[in-house]
Amino acid sequence: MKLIYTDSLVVGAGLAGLRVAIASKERGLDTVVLSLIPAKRSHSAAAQGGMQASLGNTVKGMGDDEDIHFQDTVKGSDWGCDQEVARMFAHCAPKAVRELANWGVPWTRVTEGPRQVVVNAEKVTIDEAKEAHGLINARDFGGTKKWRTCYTADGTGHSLLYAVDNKAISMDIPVHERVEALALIHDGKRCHGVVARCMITGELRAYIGKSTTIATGGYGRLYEVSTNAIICEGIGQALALETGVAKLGNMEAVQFHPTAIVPVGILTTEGCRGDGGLLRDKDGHRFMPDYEPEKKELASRDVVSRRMTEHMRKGKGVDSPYGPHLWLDITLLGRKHVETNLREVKEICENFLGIDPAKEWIPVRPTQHYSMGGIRTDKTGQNPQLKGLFSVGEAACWDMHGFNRLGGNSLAETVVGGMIIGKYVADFCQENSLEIDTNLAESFVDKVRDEIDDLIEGNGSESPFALRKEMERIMMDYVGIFRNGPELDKAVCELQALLKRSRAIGLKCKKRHANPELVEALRVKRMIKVALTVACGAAARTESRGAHAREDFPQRNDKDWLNRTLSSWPDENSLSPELSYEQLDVMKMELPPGYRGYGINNAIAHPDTDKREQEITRILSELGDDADRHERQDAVMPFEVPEALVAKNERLSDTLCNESAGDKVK
Ligand SMILES: Cc1cc2nc3c(=O)[nH]c(=O)nc-3n(C[C@H](O)[C@H](O)[C@H](O)COP(=O)(O)OP(=O)(O)OC[C@H]3O[C@@H](n4cnc5c(N)ncnc54)[C@H](O)[C@@H]3O)c2cc1C
Repeated sequence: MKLIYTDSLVVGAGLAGLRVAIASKERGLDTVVLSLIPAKRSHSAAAQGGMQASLGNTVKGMGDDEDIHFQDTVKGSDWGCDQEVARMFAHCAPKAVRELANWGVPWTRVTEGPRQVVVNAEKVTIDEAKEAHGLINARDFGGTKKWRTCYTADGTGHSLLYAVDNKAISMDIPVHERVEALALIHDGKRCHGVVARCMITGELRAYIGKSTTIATGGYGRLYEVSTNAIICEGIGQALALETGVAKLGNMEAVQFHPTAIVPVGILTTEGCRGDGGLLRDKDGHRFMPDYEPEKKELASRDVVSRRMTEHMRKGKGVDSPYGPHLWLDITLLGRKHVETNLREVKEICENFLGIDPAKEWIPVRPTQHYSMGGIRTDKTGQNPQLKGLFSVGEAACWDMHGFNRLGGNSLAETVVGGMIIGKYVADFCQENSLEIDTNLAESFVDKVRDEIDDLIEGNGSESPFALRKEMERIMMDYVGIFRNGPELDKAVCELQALLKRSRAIGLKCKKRHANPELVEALRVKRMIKVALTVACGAAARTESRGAHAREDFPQRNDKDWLNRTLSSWPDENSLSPELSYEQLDVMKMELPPGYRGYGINNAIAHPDTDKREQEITRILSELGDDADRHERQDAVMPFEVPEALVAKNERLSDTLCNESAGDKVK
């Protein structure tokens, strides 16, 4: 057995994993990163539109601060998030953007003077302040009160990942590529590392770390059509689930993005609508203002995706051989804008649709896009059940997104979460020693070896590829944008039948080294379990919250469901996860549940909401009028971040705000 020891073991070389690795290495810790692919090809590179941080440099962002970013994030989450985590995040996001600039990210910058933009289908001129010239710019995104999404044209993920990976390379952080983690090594209380398989040679290795951080991204590829890269298969979540101890959080919270191209499902960024693009139906009618008069195309994603689906169900979709779709119109932005700020969208349209989006409308439909659920962690990123197990980025349920994440808050979560959690991981490694019984590691390696032997030498006959196709169809048909009891029950039954069949997979290709069929077999067995956590969580949650929309329970029900779903896998023979719930405490919230400002206003109130609102009023009045916004915030809901990140953010808008940003819009 090959044993590799390190201090900080990180599984995943996307933005989140690399940022944690950098934080570990900065403390002088021995650090190893595992990845299925070369780091720069991680899914983070696909992110287009940008990351949110309340810098307030552009005139349309003046007056922005952490308070507004926090409120937008909580409303976006439909009050499902951990508000302290949302606070930690909003506080640190400006620091992360500036750090990235320092590492070489070529953020799009403000140019002083007048410029024409499209707002609500009209061309308006905004006048950027002289003092803002050269500072980091921001664009509008859904569900936000200010223009807050910092960007590098529409290739933000690409520039971020290149800068962060280059930083990791400069620090000599080793990334073991084409290595797949297949099991966590643990003793029921403490995580010691992973069993991983080299996808080239087939060698099994035990990686032992003081800390093990899972940063393997989301589980979008459980669905037939997804904007996600093909490696976003939920294996990280399965690693935790299969321990039988570590729990996953809110797995039923799956986001559908409004504007993926039809039929292939490649994303066109929310930046298209943020920059002024419109949604039109088969008659060319701009329908979103009919449903959402306030935010229109820029309501949060869950709301826009549902409104689009409703509209298509009314027969307003455009017929196509691939089913109905709607149109995304960015022609009004003008060719120069499309070719500079949305150039990736332009190339996607040219290469995959054969159209010129500066002249023609883009066929779009809501498509699976983001996993709000993931490995449950506490505020420091550590799993509460397995000491030493951390998770970060899309793989985790930290939980700043609740039941719907805002556009631009995910790239931000990778680097902000990575920065914060990275420090806690480093603390953990410095405070704990490496202690493991090698027999334990060996027993986990043997278990994976037995599983592979069984697949190769056993007499099973099921095809992993066929099982996967069926799983993807079930998720697509029954666990989609709109959900209902009978269909969810059907999904659970059919997935359970698939899980049984997955125990009898037989391989045609018997090779133990590079063997795609073996890789698929090892993954699909795990993916079906993860799919069951999504379907079972959705079937049990008899309310609608954020992206989880039940046709048979259309109201958000704060009275009975203001909680987080936890899933664990009881034992190897189980056919379903065990569900339990973690209550969200209204009496500790800074922003008690209310109306989001978009979507349907029909929630069943929590009995503590009024009480908490009165308490907040009392706390603030006792504090008096002299208290600044930081003191007021601290009095209502204190939160902690690592010492190095405590400092208050400074903004140009703090000094310019008195000049009235609004006066600058002509
Ligand atoms: C098309 C698209 C556009 C987007 N645009 C935006 C945007 O503009 N703004 C925004 O905020 N968000 C955006 N997002 C979301 C955002 O890009 C992702 O949520 C984020 O990049 C995820 O980063 P991550 O580091 O958590 O995981 P990833 O970047 O997915 O990295 C996962 C890593 O884990 C490794 N891995 C996986 N499984 C294993 C295993 N078993 N063993 C070893 N290694 C493993 C992979 O090799 C990879 O290195 C977009 C998403 C999509 C799909």
